[in-house]
Amino acid sequence: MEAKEATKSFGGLVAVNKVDMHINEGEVVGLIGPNGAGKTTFFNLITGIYETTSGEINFLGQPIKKSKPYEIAKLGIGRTFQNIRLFKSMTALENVMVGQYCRTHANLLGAILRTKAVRREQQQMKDKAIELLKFVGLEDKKDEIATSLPYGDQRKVEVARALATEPRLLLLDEPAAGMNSREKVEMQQLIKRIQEKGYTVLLIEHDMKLVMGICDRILVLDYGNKIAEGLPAEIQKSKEVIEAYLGKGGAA
Ligand SMILES: Nc1ncnc2c1ncn2[C@@H]1O[C@H](COP(=O)(O)OP(=O)(O)OP(=O)(O)O)[C@@H](O)[C@H]1O
Repeated sequence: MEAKEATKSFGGLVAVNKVDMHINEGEVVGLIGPNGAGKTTFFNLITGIYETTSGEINFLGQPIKKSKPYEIAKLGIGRTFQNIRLFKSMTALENVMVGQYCRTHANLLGAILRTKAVRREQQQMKDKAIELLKFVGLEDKKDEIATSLPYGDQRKVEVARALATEPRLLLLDEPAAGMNSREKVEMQQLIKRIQEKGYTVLLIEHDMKLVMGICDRILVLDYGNKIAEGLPAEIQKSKEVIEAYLGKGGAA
């Protein structure tokens, strides 16, 4: 993924201002910044919810245009949301299976007639969804209604559903928000295991311990501008970053 001077304005407000960035395959990159810095808007540009006002974002050599969520998933970008968006009244397993539909081959007629090929594919989907739930540590909760699970588990179901789209790039929007410290540690371990499986991750997260502990590289936005980029240790020491978080007086 590569952004070249990516810009998004809402009327007079420039939410993302000429941001350059790239993510290499296999990296975990953190996107941080104070509230309103433009992080979610940047995610929405990568996922085609918004179109850039100017500049461009390329993914696997193709420019990202305004697209429907399933088109972006098919392109190879999976995401989770700041506010959990699971399908109510569906089990954890069904929620994960929904993520796979952008990769299935069955056409409508085959699905209606429930042909042998369709049944075989559905069984494969189910097996794979169970495997993903096992990967996030929720195999024993597969038949529970997803939205009735504890908060931390719901976030894990969302991660499993995003993985089910077979993403080449996984975007995690505040995966540890609202979690207790035990759940945060589990989420950090899960992201580490996701990276070990070969996935590429871009992560928005306010929990500095988690960000610093897991990211290969960190990018900092403030008022839409990229104010710093570097290794976690470099970001922690950056005067610009400290000022952005604490205000100029706080950095003294
Ligand atoms: N749809 C929109 N219309 C108008 N302004 C918007 C819209 N979306 C975001 N903004 C504005 O753009 C700026 C960046 O917002 P954004 O949500 O991207 O920040 P953020 O870094 O994700 O913040 P947070 O950490 O609080 O989630 C803010 O000033 C916000 O009010």
